[in-house]
Amino acid sequence: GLRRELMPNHVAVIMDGNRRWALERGLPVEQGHRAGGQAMTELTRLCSKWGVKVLTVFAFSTENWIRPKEEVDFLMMLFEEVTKTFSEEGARLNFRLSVIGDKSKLPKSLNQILARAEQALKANSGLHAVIALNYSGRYDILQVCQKVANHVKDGLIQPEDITQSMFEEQLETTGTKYPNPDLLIRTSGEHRISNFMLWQLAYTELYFVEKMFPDFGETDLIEALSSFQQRQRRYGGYKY
Ligand SMILES: CC(C)CCOP(=O)(O)OP(=O)(O)O
Ligand SMILES: [Mg+2]
Repeated sequence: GLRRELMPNHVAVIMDGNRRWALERGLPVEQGHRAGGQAMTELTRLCSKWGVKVLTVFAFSTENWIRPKEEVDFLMMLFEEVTKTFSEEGARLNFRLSVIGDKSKLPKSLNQILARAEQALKANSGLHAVIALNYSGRYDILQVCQKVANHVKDGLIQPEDITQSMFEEQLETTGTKYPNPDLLIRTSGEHRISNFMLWQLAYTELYFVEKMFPDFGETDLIEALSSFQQRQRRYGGYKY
């Protein structure tokens, strides 16, 4: 059984397979994304129940813009709907919310809803949900490089002041108490990182499942958590 003291503090999820889930059932793609949205809302409840502190979900990558316009527009509308539900749920279950990614390309209405939800939940101390929207690991690392280069140019710091911890503090995940995921789950049988949090995933345990994301439920989460608890993380060293 699961041991509370071995729970991962930070779980990251690449929620993949919504479209295939719909196609397998002869449903429109939008139904797959809607089912994925429901699975995500349920996943935040489950992570809170099992004592996970931070849950980061990859909801839209910089590469997803190449999809048909109607699918992208639907997803943007769905993100507004899911954020509103999450915000009500979060008020009840003491959740926090952070959004990471390049928000400048998101619709204004979505940004307003996201900012309102982040603000409403800011003081909460329960599960911290992080939604990655128009995010990519390379974008995150590059935006830190630009900030740091400007600080050097302005004479505020010297190159030797650029340390791992100083760099890490300027990544978009810095707002969370546990910026580096302990466990990454990817659904739908793909074994790729897909330009998710590249710096933060350096020592993360990777866990892949065949199931499409809409079907990922409590038993699947428990299996992922128990797999994590059976692994021995050596961080380059060894115990025996
Ligand atoms: C936007 C993202 C969360 C959607 C994940 O599912 P997907 O549309 O990539 O599904 P497929 O991998 O089956 O195409
Ligand atoms: Mg996919």
